Amino acid sequence: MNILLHSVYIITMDEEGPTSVINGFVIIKHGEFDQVKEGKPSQEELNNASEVINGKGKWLIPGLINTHGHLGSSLLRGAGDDIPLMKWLETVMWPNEKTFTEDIIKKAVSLAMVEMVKSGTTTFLDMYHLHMETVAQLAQESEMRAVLCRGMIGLCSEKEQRNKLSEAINLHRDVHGMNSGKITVALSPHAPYTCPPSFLQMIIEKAKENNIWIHTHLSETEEEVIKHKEQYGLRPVEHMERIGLFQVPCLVAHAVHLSDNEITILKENNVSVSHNPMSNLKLGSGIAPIPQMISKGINISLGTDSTASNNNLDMFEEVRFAALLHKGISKDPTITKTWDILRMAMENGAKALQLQQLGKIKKGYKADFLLIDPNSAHLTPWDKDRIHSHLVYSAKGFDVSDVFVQGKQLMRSKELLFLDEEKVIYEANSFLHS
Ligand SMILES: CSC[C@H]1O[C@@H](n2cnc3c(O)ncnc32)[C@H](O)[C@@H]1O
Ligand SMILES: [Zn+2]
Repeated sequence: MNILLHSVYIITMDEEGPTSVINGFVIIKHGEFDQVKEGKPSQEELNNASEVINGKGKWLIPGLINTHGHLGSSLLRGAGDDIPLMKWLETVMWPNEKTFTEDIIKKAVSLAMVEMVKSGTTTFLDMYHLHMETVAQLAQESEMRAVLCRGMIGLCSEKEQRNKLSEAINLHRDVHGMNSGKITVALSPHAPYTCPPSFLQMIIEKAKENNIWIHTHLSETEEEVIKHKEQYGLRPVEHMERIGLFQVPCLVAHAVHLSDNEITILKENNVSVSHNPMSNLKLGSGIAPIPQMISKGINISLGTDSTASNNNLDMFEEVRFAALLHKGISKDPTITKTWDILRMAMENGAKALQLQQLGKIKKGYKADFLLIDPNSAHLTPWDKDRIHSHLVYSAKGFDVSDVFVQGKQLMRSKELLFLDEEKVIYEANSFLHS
């Protein structure tokens, strides 16, 4: 397949400023951008294409990358508001999750996928502990790019810990690289407060042995930090460094409560952070020191967390919250930059998920991209100078009209091509009404 998509404004995200917006066309070969060109295609280029698409003046942007979520709990949207993290986990999430069957997971994951594709997410990370092989199957059918992690809670016997770790390694053995490399697998200890050091060390050893990277929740609440210091005499990030977690490539979710020394540790160990501003606000967990981490050069990506703590998976909202939040609490509108925030949902997300050649519109990069229809009052007026601003401060998931992953079209004019939106929504609703 050799796709030519013309008459678009291409927001390449290759370098800062309006010069990286091109009024032109792209040619996609073997799931990658082969040409990103200004102007109109030649007759020869048109003749060589197996499919020609008219972009009708829309914006072509890199697909959004959601670096932290729990798809399996999507049906718990709205199940428990106004509760802090630990109480929420202990009284809402864990009791409900104990009752989840494979059928419920399928409905939840399909619902999340519909919501994500419709709002422009092309890549997601899923940390969950139930039926991850089934999730891999659904990810393959959806044609989305996915990083799957069998989440591990170690508050159990050593035998059970070993079983969970075996399941996680088997998931890697069975599905890593599936669907032309669109599905990859990482290891996920849930958090330091649910995984004792001996279990974490087991996981780290396996990660090294099998060359797998690690994703975990870390330093999400003040309570977590206080209790961790009481129990181990060290703050969580300091302790994780001591036990060797950062000796393997690592992405940590939240990183809200950090000392200066811990920020330095994250930087020195090349750890990426998944910033989840909406979940952190809803659970009252606090506000991550993102400007301080950016100034140290830490790679910051964005995540939604689950619909049970967000309560939606629209990455445009996450982008806007990330852009506004730090200006507000610092009383300094210069503290974060439009460009840096937008890149968090694109190139930085790819880096956080250890995915190469992803997050820009550029020759040799994977053809994961969206078309945005700018013909809405809230995106008007626009020109090349204002597109990045509109994408951060004004755009919504609803503005996405077309979605492509690795050159394959997943949504055309708002119609999903690999997911049955109506059926998925009907079945997800039956969870409450049957
Ligand atoms: C065993 S992996 C999945 C596990 O994590 C729970 N979870 C969802 N959101 C959060 C969060 O923000 N912090 C900690 N744990 C979270 C989810 O409900 C599953 O039990
Ligand atoms: Zn989470």
